[in-house]
Parts: sequence; structure tokens; C-alpha cells
Amino acid sequence: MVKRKRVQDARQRQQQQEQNLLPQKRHYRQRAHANPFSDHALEYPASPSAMDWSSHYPAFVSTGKTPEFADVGCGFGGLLIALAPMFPDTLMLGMEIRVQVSQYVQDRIIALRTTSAISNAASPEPYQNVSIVRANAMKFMPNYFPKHSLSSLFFLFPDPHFKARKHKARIISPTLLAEYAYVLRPGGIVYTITDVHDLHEWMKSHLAAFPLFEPVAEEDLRAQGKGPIIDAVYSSTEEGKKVERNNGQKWLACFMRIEPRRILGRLNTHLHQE
Ligand SMILES: C[S@@+](CC[C@H](N)C(=O)[O-])C[C@H]1O[C@@H](n2cnc3c(N)ncnc32)[C@H](O)[C@@H]1O
Repeated sequence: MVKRKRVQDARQRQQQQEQNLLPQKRHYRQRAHANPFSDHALEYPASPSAMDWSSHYPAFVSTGKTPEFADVGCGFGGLLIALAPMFPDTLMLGMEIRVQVSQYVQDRIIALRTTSAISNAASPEPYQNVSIVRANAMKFMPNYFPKHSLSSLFFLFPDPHFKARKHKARIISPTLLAEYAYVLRPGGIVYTITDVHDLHEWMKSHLAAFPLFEPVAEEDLRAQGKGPIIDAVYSSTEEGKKVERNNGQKWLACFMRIEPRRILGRLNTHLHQE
């Protein structure tokens, strides 16, 4: 029964692509959660230099560019699709652990590249700057991104893992923050948003306690021209839209990756005040 449904879904997906229609989520059903600690038989590069981005961003091969924005746990890809036309020269990557969901995003991007290229002759290569990998970001982030290569890292409506014994599965943790600080360049921004207040406090407190991150206010980011990114963070994702439909509240917390010498500067000031 399940197998027949899968075959049917695969056939429908193929038909959609043939007709260049946008994929429909109902053909990509999957369990709500995937265990980040289990072995998902994932393929991943041994190191960033082993990663071949040419099939992801064929229009950018000659530029030698690598992704600068990473959407961790991108779900159905709403943020990437919203940001792609705003930053047409910036490569963006979604990382998603669930098979069907990442397949949906991949099909969505292919369909958008094709249909938009036909309908928008003025800009012949839309959505070429956006792609997805099926990956466990909690295990393999530094396999994909070289040191300091990212300017933005997004954690939008991450799985809350409510029970205390499950907190270790949360995507923000002291160990993982070291990896995020490694791949983010100084001045780069971590955007987090959630509708779960306890998770918001958790993410904020862990980021604030980590020496290489400093909180940055929403107004300051807007003043720096990052308003469109913040708007997309609030409202472009499927989960964000669901929260809106349910009249839920959203909590945003953004942090800047700082230079280690700024930590020394802060320490010096502190010592002089003693
Ligand atoms: C609640 S959804 C939010 C999706 C999306 N960011 C949004 O706002 O609509 C969390 C997503 O993170 C994915 N995820 C959870 N752990 C992950 C991991 N370790 N690596 C990659 N994706 C993960 C889940 O499969 C799920 O699609």
C-alpha cells in the first residue's frame, strides 16, 4: 500500500516536471520529525574542497563562487525562494534532513528556474543562485562550508524538542555554535526565530554565552539595509506562515559573529575598569 503510494507520488512528480508546474506538497508526505542522531545513510563531502557545486549552481561555475547564505533545516524552502531574487549574485543553500522534503525543494527550484526563465525574458536566469542538499547539519556542516565562507546563517522555526532529555537534539548548542562560528565570517549574522518562547530563550542564552557571538538588535540590522532579510525571516517560510494563521507569536534573535580581537578589546576594557 505504502509502496504503491510512493510509486504514484513519483509518477505525479515526474508529470509535474514534464509540465513545468510547481510541485505540490501533498505528493511529498513525510513524518513530521527526523532523528538528527540516527544514521540516515547520507552522502556528504569529505571536506568543502571535495564539494562540487557545479551541478547546484551551473550558471555560476565560471565565477568560482560558493554558498554565502545557509538555511539550516530549510523545510519546504520558503526563505530561499523569497531571498533568491533579492540577492541574485549571492549563492544560497538549504540544508534539510528529511528525504521527501528536500526532494520537494529540489523539484521546486527546478520548476522555478524553468518557468521563471520562460516568463521573465528580462532576467533569463532566475533562481540559479539557490540550491538544496539533503544533509544532517548537526553532523556535517563543516564538510560543506570552508572557514569564514558564510555571511548569513538561518535557523528558522527549528524543531523545539520540548522535553529536557531531548534538548541535546536542539540545533543550537555550545558544541554546534563552535562549528557555526567557524563557517561564518566575522561580521556575519545568525538569524534565529521561533514561536516557542522557551526555545527562544535557550537559543538566545547559548548564543550570548558564546564568546564569538554578540547580540545585534533588529533595528540595527534594518538600519544596515537588512530589513528585507528580516521580513523574509518573519514571514516567508511555511512554518512562519502557519504561526501567522494560528495567530501565534514569533520571537526573533540575531547575533553577529565577531573577531576574536574584539573579545580581547572587551576584556582589556573590563580589566581597566577593575
Ligand atoms: C519545524 S521545521 C522548520 C522548517 C523551515 N525552517 C520553516 O521555517 O518552515 C524544522 C526543519 O528542520 C529540519 N531538520 C531538523 N534537524 C535537522 C538537521 N540536523 N539537519 C538538517 N535539517 C534538520 C526538519 O526536517 C524540518 O524540516
